[in-house]
Amino acid sequence: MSRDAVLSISELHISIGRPLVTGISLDLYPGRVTGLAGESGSGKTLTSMAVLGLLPRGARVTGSIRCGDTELVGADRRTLSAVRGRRVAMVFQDPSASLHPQLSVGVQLTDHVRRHLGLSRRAARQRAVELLERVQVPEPEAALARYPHQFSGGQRQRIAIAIALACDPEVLLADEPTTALDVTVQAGILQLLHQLAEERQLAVLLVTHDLGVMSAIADEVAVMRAGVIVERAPRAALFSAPQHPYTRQLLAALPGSRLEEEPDV
Ligand SMILES: Nc1ncnc2c1ncn2[C@@H]1O[C@H](COP(=O)(O)OP(=O)(O)OP(=O)(O)O)[C@@H](O)[C@H]1O
Repeated sequence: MSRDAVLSISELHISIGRPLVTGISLDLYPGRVTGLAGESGSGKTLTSMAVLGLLPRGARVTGSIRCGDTELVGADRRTLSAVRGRRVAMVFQDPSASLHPQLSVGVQLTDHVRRHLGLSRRAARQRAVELLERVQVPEPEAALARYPHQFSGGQRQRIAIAIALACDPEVLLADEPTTALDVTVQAGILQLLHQLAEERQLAVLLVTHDLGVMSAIADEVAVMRAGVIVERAPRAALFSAPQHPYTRQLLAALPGSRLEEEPDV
């Protein structure tokens, strides 16, 4: 495990009938956003699901995923559930997937905190208000009594982020966190993730097919294709001097890209 990495993926192989992820290594660091980019089907989601031990039945996994001293590949259910939600949290593309439609926001936020941290009802409620304030949900006290459908998509994603942060995780896996949102609200959510990484020294893995999203906040970007990481570089280097033809192709597909005109990408 590299020094200072809070989560270290090493030589990860995943197969479900056939090899789907082949030999991925990736380290996540406190306070940094690491991007995992690549087109649909390249294995990004399987990689993040492997971290949480949430791969489909029948998946074969080898290699190592270490969170501190804890090995997650092959870990038993008890070990995984102690890590999941507590040390490693996740936000998904569709916030509705992480929010229960029939429970108030307050119940969802306080349940989580009470279960994992053993806080009293009152302390949990106080923490829930602070979290909603931090993710900039307006009128947090009143928001606790409301239900997910009473919020806009962007606000729902903010609430899902608040729930993810409730137990002060070390790692946040964000899988296409803005893909389902209007362009106008995407930037605000990305900005929030970036600020949270910095101020909480959170290690963020940002999974997205959209290099435009990546360019907004990732400190380092790994580009994945057909189960393999083909290139990794600090954000500025990747965007200004992409080395791999596939990275150049992805960049060329961005709207307004100067690479669009280049003939051989
Ligand atoms: N349960 C499964 N059984 C068999 N193959 C699967 C399963 N889940 C995913 N795959 C395959 O694994 C490959 C990688 O999928 P994955 O979801 O990780 O890609 P991705 O890069 O995250 O793409 P997307 O952005 O579309 O989710 C794809 O070829 C997909 O068809």
